[in-house]
Amino acid sequence: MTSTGSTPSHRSGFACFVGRPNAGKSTLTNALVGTKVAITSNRPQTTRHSVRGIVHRPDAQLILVDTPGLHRPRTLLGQRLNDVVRATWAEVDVIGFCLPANEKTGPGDRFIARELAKITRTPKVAVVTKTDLVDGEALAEQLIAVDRLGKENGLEWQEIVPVSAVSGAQVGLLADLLVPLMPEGPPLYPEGDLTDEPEQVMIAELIREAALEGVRDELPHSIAVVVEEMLPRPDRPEDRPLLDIHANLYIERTSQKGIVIGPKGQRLKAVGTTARRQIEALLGTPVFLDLHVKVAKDWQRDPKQLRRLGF
Ligand SMILES: Nc1nc2c(ncn2[C@@H]2O[C@H](COP(=O)(O)OP(=O)(O)OP(=O)(O)O)[C@@H](O)[C@H]2O)c(=O)[nH]1
Repeated sequence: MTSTGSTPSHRSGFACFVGRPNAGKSTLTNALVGTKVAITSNRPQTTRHSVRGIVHRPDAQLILVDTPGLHRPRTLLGQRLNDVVRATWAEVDVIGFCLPANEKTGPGDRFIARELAKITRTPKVAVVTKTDLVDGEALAEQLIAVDRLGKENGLEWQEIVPVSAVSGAQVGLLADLLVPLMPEGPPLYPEGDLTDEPEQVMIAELIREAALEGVRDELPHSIAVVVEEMLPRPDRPEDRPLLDIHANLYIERTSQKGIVIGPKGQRLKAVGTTARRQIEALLGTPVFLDLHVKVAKDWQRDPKQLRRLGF
C-alpha cells in the first residue's frame, strides 16, 4: 500500500529490543507503551517470554516484542532462548540495541553486535538507555563508544538515540524515529490492546518475578511457574467476585525448597502477597492465589520438562 497525494499514510510493524541483561529493555517497552506489560526486575534474565507491548498512535502502530537476553548457552534452556531471540530478529522491522549509558560497552555487547551484524536485512537503532544516571560528558563519551562499537563490528546504525525510560526523556522521539522504519499498512491490533500475551503467561511471570525478588543468587534460573487453573469462585455475589488462581512453582532440587518457602513458610507467603497484588492490578479483580512448590528435577536440561513448562 502506498500513500497518494495528501492522504497521510499509516504504518504498522514490529520492533524488538535487544541488549545485555539489565540493559533496560523491559522498562523501555513499558515507557513506550505507557503501562506495565513487560516484567522488569533488577535481576538479569527475567524476561523469558516474548511479551508484546503495542504503541497506538494516529499515524502508526508499533508492536514491541520483548525477547530474552542473548547469552552464551550452557544448558538446553539457554540454547532454546537464543533460538527464540534469533528467530525474532529475522522477523521484525527494526531492532533496537539497548546499551546503558552508565556502563562501558564490553564483551557482552560485542557478542550481540557481531550476532546482529549477521541479520543484514533488518535496520538497527542503537538506544543508549538510562541517561538519567550520567552527566552530559559521560553521555557524549558513550555515544561515541556506541558509534565505534557499530563500526568495529560491521553494524550500521540507522540512528543512535539516548533515552531515559525512567524520566521519560526522548522516549517520544525514539517512537518518532522507529515509526518511519515500519512498513505502510493498517493497524494490526484493535485499538486499546496493550499486549496479546496470554493472561496466564503474564500471571506466571508476575509470580516468578516475585519469587526471584527476595532470594539472593541461590536460584537465579531455577524457578519456573505454571498457572494450572483460573476459575471464578462460585456462589459469589456479582458485586464481590473472586478469581481463584492455582499455580505451581517449580524448582530443580529438593534442597531449594527451603529457600523458596522460607522459615515457617514466611517467604512463600510474602511472594504470594506481592504476586497477588500485581495480578489484581493487572486483571482489575480480587484474586485468591494458591501457590504450590514442586520439584521438577533438572528441568532446565530435560526437553520433556521444558515443553511442559512452556518452553
Ligand atoms: N535510572 C534508570 N534505571 C533504569 C532505566 N531503565 C531501566 N532501569 C533499571 O534497570 C534495571 C533493569 O531494567 P529492565 O528493564 O528490567 O532490563 P532488561 O534489559 O529488560 O533486563 P532483562 O529482562 O534481564 O533482559 C531495573 O532495575 C530498572 O529499573 C532508566 O531509564 N533509568
